[in-house]
Amino acid sequence: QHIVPTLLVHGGAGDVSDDSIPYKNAGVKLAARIGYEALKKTGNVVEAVQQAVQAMEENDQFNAGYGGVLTWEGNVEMDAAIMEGATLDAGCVSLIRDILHPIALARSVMEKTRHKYLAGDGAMAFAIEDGFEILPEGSLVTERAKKALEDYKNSLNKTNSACDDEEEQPEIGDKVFGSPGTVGAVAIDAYGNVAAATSTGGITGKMPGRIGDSPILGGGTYADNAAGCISATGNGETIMRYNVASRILSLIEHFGLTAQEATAAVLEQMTVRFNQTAGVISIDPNGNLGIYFTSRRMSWAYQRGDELHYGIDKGEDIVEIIGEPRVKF
Ligand SMILES: NC(=O)C[C@H](N)C(=O)O
Repeated sequence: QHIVPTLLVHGGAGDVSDDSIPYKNAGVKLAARIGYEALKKTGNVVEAVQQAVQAMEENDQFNAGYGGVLTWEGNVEMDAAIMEGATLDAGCVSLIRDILHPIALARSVMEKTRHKYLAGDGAMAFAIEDGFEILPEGSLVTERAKKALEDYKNSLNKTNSACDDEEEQPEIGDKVFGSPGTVGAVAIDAYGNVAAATSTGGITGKMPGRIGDSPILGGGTYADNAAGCISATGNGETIMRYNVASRILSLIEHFGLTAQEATAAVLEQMTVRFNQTAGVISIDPNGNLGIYFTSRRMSWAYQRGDELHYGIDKGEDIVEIIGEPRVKF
């Protein structure tokens, strides 16, 4: 089967407010275009997913890099992972502070260390050694993120409950958790090489030191040329325990499901089992795309040739033609 190179991104699953829809749509469309251009220019799926994610890390509309949500103490503490499907090579980072592009640091871990996962002080020391710019403390904190933390704390005071009972926790992205916006990208080239990348600030009001699913291989991120590539978003505590990425890829690899069928099946099962929603983007080895979410909304976009598709509500698929309009004879 002929595979058409594709770059697909998401900008977070959850209860995106109506007024932020235009900004989310603009952000994911730009990221898909930047990633696709990188794929065309370099032919490298890893570079493509990194570039796409970086475009969203520097956009304050998303919960990654600048604009990441805050810990209980008011800091941005980030996780990211990148994975290459041809070699199963990967780089993961956690507890990253004051760096605009944690996904670039994850790539450096993959390519420049003999390890696959660095966290905390050691990861920050490696970042400095590798020449990353360490921003002045608090540079990534936005007013919106501060307000989300304040709302979260107020809502806990009101209900006088720290929501220890998992069943009681509201869907991630509900008002108390701030705006959704973990970001991710997956890509495939004409030869079936795939890659995945995910970057996040986690969840509003998290304990310092908390790590979500995004940097967990087989949880929120995975890529294998034999099975496909995945980036997930939603409640990390749930996604990591359900091994969402590896379950989806095993349905594709061993049971012959398409990316969409496998993604939908696993997310529906997860949502029933845990009463928590999530969203996933995926590509199977034949180049079929999976875009599915059990949350109310998830912003996504992909470019394939000159077609740019995007959406945020269920069933939505808007298409724009990129570049010169095609002339019909
Ligand atoms: N909004 C998200 O997708 C959060 C992310 N999955 C985490 O739990 O860290």
